[in-house]
Amino acid sequence: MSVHAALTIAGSDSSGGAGIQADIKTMITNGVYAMSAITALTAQNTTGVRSVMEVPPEFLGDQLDAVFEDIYPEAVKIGMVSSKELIQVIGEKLRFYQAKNVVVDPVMVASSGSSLMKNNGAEMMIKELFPLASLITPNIPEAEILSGCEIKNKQDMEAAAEKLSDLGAEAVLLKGGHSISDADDLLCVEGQKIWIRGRRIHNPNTHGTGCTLSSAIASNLAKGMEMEEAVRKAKEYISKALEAGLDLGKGSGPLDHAFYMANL
Ligand SMILES: Nc1ncnc2c1ncn2[C@@H]1O[C@H](COP(=O)(O)OP(=O)(O)O)[C@@H](O)[C@H]1O
Ligand SMILES: Cc1ncc(COP(=O)(O)O)c(N)n1
Repeated sequence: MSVHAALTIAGSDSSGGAGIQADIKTMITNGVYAMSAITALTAQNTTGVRSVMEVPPEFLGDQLDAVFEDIYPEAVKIGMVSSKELIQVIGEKLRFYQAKNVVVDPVMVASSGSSLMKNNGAEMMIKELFPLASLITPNIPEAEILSGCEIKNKQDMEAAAEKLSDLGAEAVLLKGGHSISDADDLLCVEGQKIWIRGRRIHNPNTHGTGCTLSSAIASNLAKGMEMEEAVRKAKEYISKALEAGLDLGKGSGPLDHAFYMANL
């Protein structure tokens, strides 16, 4: 039986809704073998982040060596990376191992409002990681910081995505979850702008939506899909996980990754 393997490089979320935990759940339910390199431990739940403990950069490097030397991942998802030093190690290792299908989710601030990236992290991410990326997946606030454009409507999303396309990644997915209308995402790939439509689902429990979407895309790339199909299938996955309506915790709760089992 052929098995496709994917790696997530991200932070741990003790409440299991975002970060490494969301990524592994998503990869398993999307049919790939999941591996992880942890950048930081966070003590967080659905109401917010209490504290963050970064791993030393050398230890992140060791985790990456251990994975790449043994089970070569067919796709890599990068999530929370809070410091310049950690970003630098990831850049070095991914270049050394010639990692492919790299999906960078430029996580900056948790949906609860806490910062997950230190000063100048964004600049370092652009310099070190975007040129290695097959896809970057900023949400609207992240796209505003990275492009310097204010985003108020779809036209602004198109203008910002164009600027982001010049930052070195092969493709850009500007996510529309933070827009006030529908939840349409904009994919820029091979010079084309493709709207990936999504009805807004009235579910306040959106903790980990970005982590889940980027991991589902990485899983689909690991299985050999082209970028547009990988993104469309991942969008279907996130929509179903939101529609399932799981309601856990006192704040913005996690998604249901077991929705598909309801019909077994
Ligand atoms: N209420 C919602 N209804 C439908 N889709 C949503 C909703 N909120 C987010 N999404 C989708 O979830 C994915 C993650 O988007 P977003 O919330 O913008 O990212 P992040 O979690 O990084 O802030 C996108 O595909 C977005 O369109
Ligand atoms: C460890 C970790 N990584 C990423 C996020 C962002 O997820 P969200 O934007 O849904 O809060 C998070 N809260 N925690």
